[in-house]
Amino acid sequence: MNSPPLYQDYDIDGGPHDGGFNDDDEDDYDDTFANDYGYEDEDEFQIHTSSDAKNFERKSISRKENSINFSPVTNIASTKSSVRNITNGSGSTSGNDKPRILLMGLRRSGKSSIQKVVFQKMSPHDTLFLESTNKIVKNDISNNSFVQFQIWDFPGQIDFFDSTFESDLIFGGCGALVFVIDAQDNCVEAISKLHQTVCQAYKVNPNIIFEVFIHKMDGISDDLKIQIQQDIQQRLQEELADHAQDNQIPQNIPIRYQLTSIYDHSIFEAFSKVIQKLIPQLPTLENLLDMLVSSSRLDKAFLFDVVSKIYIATDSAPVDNTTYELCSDMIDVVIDVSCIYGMKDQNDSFAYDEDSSSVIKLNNDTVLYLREVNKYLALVCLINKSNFDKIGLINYNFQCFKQAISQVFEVRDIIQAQQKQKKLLNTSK
Ligand SMILES: Nc1nc2c(ncn2[C@@H]2O[C@H](COP(=O)(O)OP(=O)(O)OP(=O)(O)O)[C@@H](O)[C@H]2O)c(=O)[nH]1
Repeated sequence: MNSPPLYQDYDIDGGPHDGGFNDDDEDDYDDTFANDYGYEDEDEFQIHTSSDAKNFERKSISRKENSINFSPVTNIASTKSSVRNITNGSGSTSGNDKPRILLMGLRRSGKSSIQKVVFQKMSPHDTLFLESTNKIVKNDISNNSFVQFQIWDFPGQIDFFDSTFESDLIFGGCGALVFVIDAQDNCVEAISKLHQTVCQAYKVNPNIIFEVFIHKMDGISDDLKIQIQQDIQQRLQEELADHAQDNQIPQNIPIRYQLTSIYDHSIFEAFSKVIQKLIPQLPTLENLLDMLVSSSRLDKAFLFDVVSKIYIATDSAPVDNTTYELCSDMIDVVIDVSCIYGMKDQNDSFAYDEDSSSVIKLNNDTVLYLREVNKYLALVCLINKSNFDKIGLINYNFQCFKQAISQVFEVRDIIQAQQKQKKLLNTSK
């Protein structure tokens, strides 16, 4: 396998850096590097398929043989130990117990549509024909090693006081509860149900992450959107405050509100934020992205799950919707073009592989750059055109980043295997 060079092996020319190459250090080699990779003459839009990437890797290895001295982007040993700490401390989210996300809300609020559009790639328009859900529908989402969870889609009308409703079982092992409110409908009933749901769930499991999707926001003006959100937020806070003592729950349960619609990117962004809270390795991933961004002079970097287009981590700079949409759309473009031109043979089921990469130059001096991280994940970055000239630097740092991500996976696999063994031992006793 043509793996990137292990960066611990390299000495640092001229003393240690704070992670990866910095601009000042790489002037000399940069031009050579860029020439080597043949990037300086790229067209406005490039999709690199198998042969291009093979060239890239071959050259990368030959650079190693020429013993160029690189600085490490990150310290693998510290990554490993921090992941171990995080994973050990994460309770139910590690091991084989997949975190559970509950989708609740009134009838026709849009729960099944959200689930089908985000995770089953249903076209938003086809949701018009969805039938009402009349029992709990459980879906296993196993897109990649980080994003593994279950979604339970509940029927609209649940009666918490029904003897068949097993609160302990349902809320007990739940990671996040997403309550969907139809913003185009009268929200009073929905708020009352939300209040009831929060109280019931909190009593069973105070660790649940509560998320409210104020949904069907398409076609609503920006001013009205803010007004609707404030209204819902205020009413729920009032209800919680009024009944906190009776229900024996705190008034200030943290609840996040997100405005969503299946007709734009908002639903993917909202779900990304829910999933991120359930990924124990998130701080490590964010650190790695921060290091990559600062050492390669990127404007923004997202680590996307390619299948769902959920971003599982991003660097610490704030996310703005346009950037997220651009990066998310780029995945579609790459997959679509790869499906047409990038399949190695007819038996290939998925056009995305280790050779997938793409450069799209926009007319505002910004470059979108996509690289495959592993078979499920893609790094999509936004870079100023002037900094993209240093493509050699970016590519080298990317290889280090990729290596670090695979180390994170390794640690997780080891821990999972250990937990499995422990469970087996316990059951055989
Ligand atoms: N305008 C708009 N309509 C939506 C959106 N999301 C869902 N819908 C529509 O809302 C209707 C109800 O959607 P469902 O997903 O079946 O709702 P549900 O909450 O699962 O309904 P139950 O199964 O009865 O609980 C469908 O006609 C969808 O097309 C949205 O973001 N905007």
